[in-house]
Amino acid sequence: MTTFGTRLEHAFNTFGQLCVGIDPHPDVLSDWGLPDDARGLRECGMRVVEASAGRAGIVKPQVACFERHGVAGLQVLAEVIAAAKSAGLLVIADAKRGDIGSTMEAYAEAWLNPQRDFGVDALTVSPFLGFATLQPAVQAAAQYEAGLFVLALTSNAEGQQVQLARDEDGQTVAGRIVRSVAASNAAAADQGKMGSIGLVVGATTAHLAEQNGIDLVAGSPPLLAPGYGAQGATAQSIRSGFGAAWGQVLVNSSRAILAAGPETHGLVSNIEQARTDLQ
Ligand SMILES: O=c1ccn([C@@H]2O[C@H](COP(=O)(O)O)[C@@H](O)[C@H]2O)c(=O)[nH]1
Repeated sequence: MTTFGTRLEHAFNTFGQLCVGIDPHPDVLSDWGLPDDARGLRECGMRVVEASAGRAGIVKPQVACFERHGVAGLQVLAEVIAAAKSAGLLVIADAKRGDIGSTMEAYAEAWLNPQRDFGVDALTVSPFLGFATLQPAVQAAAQYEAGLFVLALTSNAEGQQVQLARDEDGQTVAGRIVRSVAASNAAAADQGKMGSIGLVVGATTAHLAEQNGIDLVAGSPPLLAPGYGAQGATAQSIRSGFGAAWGQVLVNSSRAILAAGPETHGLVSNIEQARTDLQ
């Protein structure tokens, strides 16, 4: 095994900077002619995995879409994660977990230990209970050679009220999170490698980083950027929004790819188009 940062760099070099979102919303299932139940979830998830394998390096299941179906949905999530891993895809679970340290330890074990049902390559986490509460997850990421993506500057406009709030020193909340992540990646950055502790920075909001004096390059964190396609960001706006940090960016697209419908050729065509646009 190698660190998550190294595996991600390899995926970038092989397949480019696209992450295919697996978001089986009720509308998607209905458009695909599938039932809004565990069978529909499985069919949708497996088709996205099949279309992504060998064409994209990374997939991101949205955990909420599976959780919505209770135990049966979570069973399907475990199956989709296993299928994606077997197909050679890196899997990022978008669960946005965050809690006090002792509970965070349990979340980290559930999502980052590869022996567990939901063991994935990386997990999205929330630092809004204090960055230090994520320490057990940072430790688990090192132990299991997994990664984290820490919410910093999310793609939704409402996030800015919290994330761009300034403290008495004039520092933004997002800026403090970004600096804490850079410090967590110091060892990898010293070796010129991509870190395993990343950030979530919206494709729609990336331009706000530079405007607010937030340095996304320091520490070489991978930057998970949702917001491409369905939320309005374009390949051009993302490149210009991230500027010098573009090489670290993993662009997620969920609904825009799934809009192809259930046929493999349509999904493949949308994945390849997104890859080309992002080159
Ligand atoms: O800031 C964030 C963090 C996570 N997301 C998630 O990404 C996908 C986006 O889906 P699209 O259909 O491509 O808009 C979805 O799972 C969100 O929960 C985000 O959008 N913004």
